[in-house]
Amino acid sequence: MPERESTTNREAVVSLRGATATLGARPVLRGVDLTVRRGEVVALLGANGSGKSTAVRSVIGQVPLTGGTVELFGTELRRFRQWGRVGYVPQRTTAAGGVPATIREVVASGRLARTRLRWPGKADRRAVDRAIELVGLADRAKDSVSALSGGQHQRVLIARALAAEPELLIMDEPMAGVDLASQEILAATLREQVALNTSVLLVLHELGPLEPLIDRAVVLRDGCVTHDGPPPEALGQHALPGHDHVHPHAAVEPVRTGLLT
Ligand SMILES: Nc1ncnc2c1ncn2[C@@H]1O[C@H](COP(=O)(O)OP(=O)(O)OP(=O)(O)O)[C@@H](O)[C@H]1O
Repeated sequence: MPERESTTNREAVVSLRGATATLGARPVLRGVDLTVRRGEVVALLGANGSGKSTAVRSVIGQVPLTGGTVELFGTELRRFRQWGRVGYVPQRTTAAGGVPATIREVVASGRLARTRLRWPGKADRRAVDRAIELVGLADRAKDSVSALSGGQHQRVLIARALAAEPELLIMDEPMAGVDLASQEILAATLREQVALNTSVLLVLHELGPLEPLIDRAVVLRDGCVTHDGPPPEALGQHALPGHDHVHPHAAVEPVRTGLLT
């Protein structure tokens, strides 16, 4: 794969600075800096409870910060209104939600941030069709979402986020509980978005099949950033808390990456 142009000089689409947040009585973010630049794919890694979901939820305003700042596309979060530029796929939800709806209806709801109060036009319908096609559900568009597997649900939620043709895609554990076939489709979908220069922030437990797409990894531990840089190769399939990495060429002691422990 040809190397993509360096993103280091591009403008930040997500900028979290010195973010602190408390859930209940517990400090969950303790001074987090997190930047995603235009066209960059950033993986947010870390053990269970390290604050990954809280960090991305604070980026979209679902968790209020007690300190620090968030900017989206260079605009302070509380002044930011252009939500059509942001696609968000939350962690472990279903697309059904007890409401009888077809795949197309759920995906089309993701377009609303773009259409606002006007009647959807041709371009809107095309964007919805394309999103459904991208996740491999074109032949099932009229099926009810209640009949789908976990992996298919996840694909619908991703299509819903893509229907707005977002410039920034934020996904919280997109591969969790997803069957292998759906994982491959999701990886291909993401590859396509990356080729379109979409910026991506992914919460991941392990890099897995998405590893080749990732430009940078930010690792959280107890609400603090312990690593911000290239995803070390060793983390590939093994980005699990407490994993000891033995470098294949190291003759002596196993190398403890210390990134996730
Ligand atoms: N609503 C809440 N009230 C109180 N504590 C919470 C709440 N939501 C999360 N927490 C706690 O905040 C900490 C960070 O949670 P968060 O979901 O951000 O971590 P995470 O790194 O995404 O973990 P996981 O990989 O398990 O999803 C955890 O200890 C969690 O138990």
